[in-house]
Amino acid sequence: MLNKYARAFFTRVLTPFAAMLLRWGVSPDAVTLIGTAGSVAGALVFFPRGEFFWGVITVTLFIFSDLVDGNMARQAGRSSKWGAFLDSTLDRVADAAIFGGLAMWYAGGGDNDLLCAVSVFCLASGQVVSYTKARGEALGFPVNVSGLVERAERLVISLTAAGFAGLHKFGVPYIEWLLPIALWVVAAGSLVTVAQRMLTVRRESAELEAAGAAEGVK
Ligand SMILES: CCCCCCCC/C=C\CCCCCCCC(=O)OC[C@H](COP(=O)(O)O[C@@H]1[C@H](O)[C@H](OP(=O)(O)O)[C@@H](O)[C@H](O)[C@H]1O)OC(=O)CCCCCCC/C=C\CCCCCCCC
Ligand SMILES: Nc1ccn([C@@H]2O[C@H](COP(=O)(O)O)[C@@H](O)[C@H]2O)c(=O)n1
Ligand SMILES: [Mg+2]
Ligand SMILES: [Mg+2]
Repeated sequence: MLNKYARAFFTRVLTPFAAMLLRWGVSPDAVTLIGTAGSVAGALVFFPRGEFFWGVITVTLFIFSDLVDGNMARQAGRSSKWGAFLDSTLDRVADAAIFGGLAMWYAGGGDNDLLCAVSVFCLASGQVVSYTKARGEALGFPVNVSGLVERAERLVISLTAAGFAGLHKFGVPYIEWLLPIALWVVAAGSLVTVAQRMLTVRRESAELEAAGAAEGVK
């Protein structure tokens, strides 16, 4: 949903910035790489120590590069399959660092085995959500579904909650509970999304086979 509705807004806002980077001679690939490196560093330096506020500020600053790199490639007329591959592959790396960093906190100072497991589940199920689409498309299916919780939703829900939960360290009471709630929501939503995408590929596969069988009868 966010990908559909928020993308147009962010494209308008970020286009002048993307144009400026192109004028400075920065390449879309460099933005993809630096954005991922910054997101990974922000997540793995701050989250395992329970520094959620500064972690979210850092990750958010860098993760917006994911909306800038494609914008730059399109403005420059340099969209490429390599760029699409690099962008999607490094998305998985950044996501792993974000939910891995949260899992490390709950395995350590946060001392909560259940929430550690929920964070790991968010990490794994998010990767599976993306894999279902990539594998389905590689097999030639349209995979005509986005599902309940795409990457943008997973990140906005988790990072917003983590950012506010981080205010607990500045003395705001009870707010730390936002993060566990968000993790449960993302975990459940990702599970639903995996099911939605798998059922779509199953239906598309059956439709293709039925169409093939009908073709054979003629
Ligand atoms: C006082 C503070 C209040 C804060 C309120 C926060 C409100 C939220 C603020 C910002 C909203 C940001 C919305 C961003 C919406 C982005 C929409 C979008 O286009 O997302 C997609 C895009 C790139 O997509 P791609 O096509 O490149 O990626 C594909 C995707 O990965 C697919 O994955 P799948 O869905 O299948 O799992 C892959 O299949 C495919 O391969 C791949 O190509 O961008 C992103 O995904 C990046 C999203 C950026 C999200 C930014 C998160 C920041 C959110 C909140 C920070 C809030 C900070 C709050 C601090 C509070 C402190 C008190
Ligand atoms: N280094 C890059 C990154 C992206 N692209 C192209 O942009 C598309 C993704 O657009 P986003 O707005 O979601 O970032 C991607 O499919 C590529 O076509 C690129 O060429 N090089
Ligand atoms: Mg991108
Ligand atoms: Mg991306």
